[in-house]
Amino acid sequence: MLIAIEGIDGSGKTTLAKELKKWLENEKKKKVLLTAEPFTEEISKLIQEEGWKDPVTLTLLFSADRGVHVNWIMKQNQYNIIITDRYYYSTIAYQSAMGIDKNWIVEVNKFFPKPELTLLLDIPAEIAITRIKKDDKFNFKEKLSLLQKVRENYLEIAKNENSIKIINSTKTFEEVLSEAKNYVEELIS
Ligand SMILES: Nc1ncnc2c1ncn2[C@@H]1O[C@H](COP(=O)(O)OP(=O)(O)O)[C@@H](O)[C@H]1O
Ligand SMILES: Cc1cn([C@H]2C[C@H](O)[C@@H](COP(=O)(O)OP(=O)(O)O)O2)c(=O)[nH]c1=O
Repeated sequence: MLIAIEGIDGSGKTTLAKELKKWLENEKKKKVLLTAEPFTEEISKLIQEEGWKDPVTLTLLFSADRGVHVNWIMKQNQYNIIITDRYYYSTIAYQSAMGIDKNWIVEVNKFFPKPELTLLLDIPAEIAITRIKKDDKFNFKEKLSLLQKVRENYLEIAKNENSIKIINSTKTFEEVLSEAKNYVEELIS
């Protein structure tokens, strides 16, 4: 079972993913694999070096990285649940905010398995930015207007996709976690 966590930078994805894993292992006795995108060191390096200057290359690099990631996930047979911190909705939301045609991004990513559940942490970019650490390794400089557009794109995608559940991430982390647990509980019970 594949669960994706999505949202703009600083929305709380990494924190939530870790806590969900702990809860699923300790309370629900599940074997959980926690993973994240971008996945491969080699492609992350290319993204840092040149991809971010060019949204077409960036789309292809993130999607190629996903191909490697999915092939790796397919071999991890010992787990009941796989939680990924970012998945193809990131490419759709971010790279279309950079001007790339959404349908083309969907087409490039259509071979990858669809998550049974996607938790979308929704938060205004102004608030998320105050939570982001300074060590941004991707040179995006956390541009406010870009993240605002990315947030809108995520909400637009969620409108047409029932498996994406929106969680208001301006709430306390306890509230966010509790809502997330409810959605996961529905899925596994
Ligand atoms: N609901 C919340 N309220 C306040 N701060 C939060 C909340 N969720 C996460 N944080 C904090 O915000 C920062 C960014 O969270 P992180 O999980 O790294 O986000 P992301 O992985 O989406 O970039 C961290 O310092 C984290 O402790
Ligand atoms: C996976 C993915 C990430 N990104 C961006 C989002 C982030 O700004 C950056 C790095 O992702 P990540 O390390 O997950 O950043 P954060 O933890 O701050 O959310 O790459 C894309 O633009 N497209 C994608 O397909």
